[in-house]
Amino acid sequence: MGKVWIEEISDGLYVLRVDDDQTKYFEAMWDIPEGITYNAYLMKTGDAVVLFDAWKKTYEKEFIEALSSIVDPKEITHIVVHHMEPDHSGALPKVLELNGYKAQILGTTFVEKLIEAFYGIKVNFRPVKDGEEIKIGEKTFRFIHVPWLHWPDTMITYVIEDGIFFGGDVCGGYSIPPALFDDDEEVVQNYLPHVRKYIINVIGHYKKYIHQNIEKIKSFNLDLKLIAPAHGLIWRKNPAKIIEFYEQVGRGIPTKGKVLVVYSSMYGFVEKAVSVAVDEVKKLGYNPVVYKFTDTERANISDILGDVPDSEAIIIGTATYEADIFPMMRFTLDEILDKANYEKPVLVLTTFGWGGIAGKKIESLFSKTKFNVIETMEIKGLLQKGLEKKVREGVGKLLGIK
Ligand SMILES: Cc1cc2nc3c(=O)[nH]c(=O)nc-3n(C[C@H](O)[C@H](O)[C@H](O)COP(=O)(O)O)c2cc1C
Repeated sequence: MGKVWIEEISDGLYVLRVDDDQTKYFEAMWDIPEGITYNAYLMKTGDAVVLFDAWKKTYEKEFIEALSSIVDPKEITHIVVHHMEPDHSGALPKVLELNGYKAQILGTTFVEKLIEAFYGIKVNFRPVKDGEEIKIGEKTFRFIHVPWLHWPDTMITYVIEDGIFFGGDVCGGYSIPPALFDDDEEVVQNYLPHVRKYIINVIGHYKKYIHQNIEKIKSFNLDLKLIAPAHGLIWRKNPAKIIEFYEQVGRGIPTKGKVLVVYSSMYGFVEKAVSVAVDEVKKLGYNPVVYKFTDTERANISDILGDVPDSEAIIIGTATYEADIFPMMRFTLDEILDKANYEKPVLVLTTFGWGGIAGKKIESLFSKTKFNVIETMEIKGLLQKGLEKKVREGVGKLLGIK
């Protein structure tokens, strides 16, 4: 089991973080060899003891131990539930049992229904309105609803006196950072790609709400001193950075020169065409990031999705397979188009044996999205020498170079 962190991060405010290095597929879907953390927080203020979220049920025992090292669960007066996904709420029923169900639960109206649906318990529930301010202990808590970041239930909490922003999933990311805070620039730089991957994997389907909700949060002109999300790093050195990063990913701001290349190749025919394209990408001074599905390698689709938002352009390569797109690529494209749908140029290279279908199918899929297919090539079998020039020209067009 991964490490448990318990630390008083400011007067009366504690973080309880567990490093989950056991989950292989987050939400039973996303490959996360980098792991993930679950962060809960506890605040003692005046007569109140406020718990913000919990951990996944897998770590229920460890959560109760960590919590009990700071406070007797009976003494918890309030529990703020930002989001009911079980990676944060799984340990809540046990906390409530030990608490005697006395604590007041604060959340959006969805939360009460979801607690009953998921855990079969009735709680002392206090719904909070969007923008509502409630005095608890010596602090004023403002609750801001941010629906679809990541579920309809989702909200954040802002502590007015301290400038603390408890984000739940908002401002979170995958991986197990070697520190609690964003103090070290190297730690931050290593962490941010995992945030991008997390955003697209987990909330990409609701991408339009990222911009909408960030604008909403900004409209409150919050004086942010600390951003405390439910996954990953806590931001105290530069809290604005993670908000800005979320915005950039939502808008698909490119990293200069990055070209994403994703292809499948059963016997090397697609690979031949793609290798010419990659060579041209390099010649033109761009940096290809290549993922492949072959008989010796299977790309991690979760990683591919994470590399879409900041790519300048995308090259897709695949064969026609049983009158369709090669299955692994079909699934990958479905996920890209659903979760990482951006205005980006695309070059499609397909090969076939007796009747090219994949190219037309890909064009039809992309036609319903924001992506802009610059050119589709259907190549019969192996790319012949004479066609190399056409592939190179296609790359030139893709990158806007004549
Ligand atoms: C299992 C399988 C199914 C195929 N289905 C089709 C097909 O429906 N239509 C077609 O024109 N070619 C089909 N082909 C031929 C491939 O599309 C063609 O050989 C292509 O160049 C393979 O590229 P790759 O080896 O790089 O994946 C199929 C090949 C395989 C192995």
